[in-house]
Amino acid sequence: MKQFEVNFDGLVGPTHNYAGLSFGNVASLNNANAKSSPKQAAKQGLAKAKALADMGMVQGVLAPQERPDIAALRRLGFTGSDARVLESAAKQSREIFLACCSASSMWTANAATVSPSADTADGRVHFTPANLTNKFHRSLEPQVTGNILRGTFANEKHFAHHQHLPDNEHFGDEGAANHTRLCSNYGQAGIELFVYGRHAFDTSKPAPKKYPARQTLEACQAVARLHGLDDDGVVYMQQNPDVIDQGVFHNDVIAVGNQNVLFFHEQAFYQKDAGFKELQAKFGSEPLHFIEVPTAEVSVQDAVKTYLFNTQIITLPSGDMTIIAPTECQENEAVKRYLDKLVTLGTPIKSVNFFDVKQSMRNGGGPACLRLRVAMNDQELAAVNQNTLINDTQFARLNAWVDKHYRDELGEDDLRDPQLLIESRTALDELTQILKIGSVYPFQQG
Ligand SMILES: NCCC[C@H](NC(=O)CCC(=O)O)C(=O)O
Repeated sequence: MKQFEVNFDGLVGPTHNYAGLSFGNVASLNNANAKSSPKQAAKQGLAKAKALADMGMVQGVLAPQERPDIAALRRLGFTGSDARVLESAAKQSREIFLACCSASSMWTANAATVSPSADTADGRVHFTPANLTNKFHRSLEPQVTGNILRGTFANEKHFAHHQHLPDNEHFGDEGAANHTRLCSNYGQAGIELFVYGRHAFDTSKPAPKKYPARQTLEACQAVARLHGLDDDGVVYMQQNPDVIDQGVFHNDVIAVGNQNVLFFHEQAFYQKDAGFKELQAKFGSEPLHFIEVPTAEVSVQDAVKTYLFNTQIITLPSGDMTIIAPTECQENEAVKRYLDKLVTLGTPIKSVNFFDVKQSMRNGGGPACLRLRVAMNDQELAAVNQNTLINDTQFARLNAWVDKHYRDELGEDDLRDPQLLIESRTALDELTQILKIGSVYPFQQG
């Protein structure tokens, strides 16, 4: 049986914008109110997905959410026609309005936690959408995310879909951004590393002081239970609270893994020695590559600024690993120096590829945020909705779809324009036909 790691990148939606919504996410706060370019953002995303497909990787896409979220605004008491809902929300409560316009579903690393069939008790691939409770704008995502995942992985024999965890800070769950799977081979049972920011029930345990810890240990444990993971295949580690306070709002801003490699910053984890010992013991006799980047070579600030660790490490068909990094890493002297050295260290990582994903970086998301990893065997891959996979035809269709529907530039005032809502819904309706994922959006459900 063949095995793959398939990366599902989030398509950027037609109302891509910067609202400065994520307290604790430095880039998001710094770029509030800047004008965005939905067309360029969507094309940057598609170009990255296509480049990975051209490297021989299996690459898919996940549909974006409908924004502005009229249904959420109605739930909050705004009434009348859609145009009236937009107008009164924008006028009466700018913050609520902007949150309901957020582009944040493009970061599919936060869409869900995924456990491949080799790790689960019933031999199916398990998905739990992240509840994203810590940020109001993100908490609007899980329901539609679940619909999109069901439309993309539409086969009960191979895929199990769970409801997101209870919407409460005790079970704050940010999905795959805090979850790393280590394995010798994608198709063999691996070790699932869950990283949390705080304990929900035991407040005597360390926690960040300035910025929020979005993920709890209790949420990680619930997901592991739902997915039927064996205790011998799971490790929980705490994120260093001090780096959360320096802007590391998800673990994937400071660590990334692939197969037998864990690449991380010296300050990433709390009590790392014990955690790594457990990882190695559960992994077995084959040694893991723990690639630690010292603070003396790359500061936490530089890591956050350049997203050195929000890179993708992928295994190419040749068996070598390469890093997919944002161009910001090339432009920072210390980070560039480190990457030049890294490929000579004799680890499985042999090369670095740089991509321009600035439209995502400005909201605090690098290449790794843009993708949800799903390890599958060939039978499972055949059961995936094939229209969601990128090949030359689908790439061309999606690019043409963006050209037809997306605006070149978007500012805050445009978001309340009822014409933009009509344009976006027309675009998304057409997208569900291109991807054949069914009626996933509230506006399609009448
Ligand atoms: N994995 C990357 C997630 C980035 C995301 N940014 C945002 O939601 C910012 C949106 C804005 O500011 O408009 C977040 O912080 O959860």
